[in-house]
Amino acid sequence: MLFKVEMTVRIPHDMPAEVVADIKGREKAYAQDLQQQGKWRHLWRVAGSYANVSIFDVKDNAELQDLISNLPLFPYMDITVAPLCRHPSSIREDDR
Ligand SMILES: O=C(O)C[C@H]1C=CC(=O)O1
Repeated sequence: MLFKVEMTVRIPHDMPAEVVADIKGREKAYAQDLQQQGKWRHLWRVAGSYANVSIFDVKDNAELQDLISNLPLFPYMDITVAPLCRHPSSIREDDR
């Protein structure tokens, strides 16, 4: 199942820099592992903001919830999710 996930990062301004760096380091490793697995299919920065638009390819809603809630930045992000389905005009055979 494909989902569009939009994440806006809101790190508290008073969080110590070394704590922020640690969280961001773990977030990057986690995000790159999920991309390697094919579960985080697209990851795009939204220009001019500390936000991303992502496409996840997961088994079901429960897997998406599990993956997202384990993001190290999860406590510091506003997240919206929208389910996707194949567009009838799509030429991409792997979109389903
Ligand atoms: O920077 C972000 O958009 C937040 C988050 C998503 C992937 C990642 O490495 O950090």
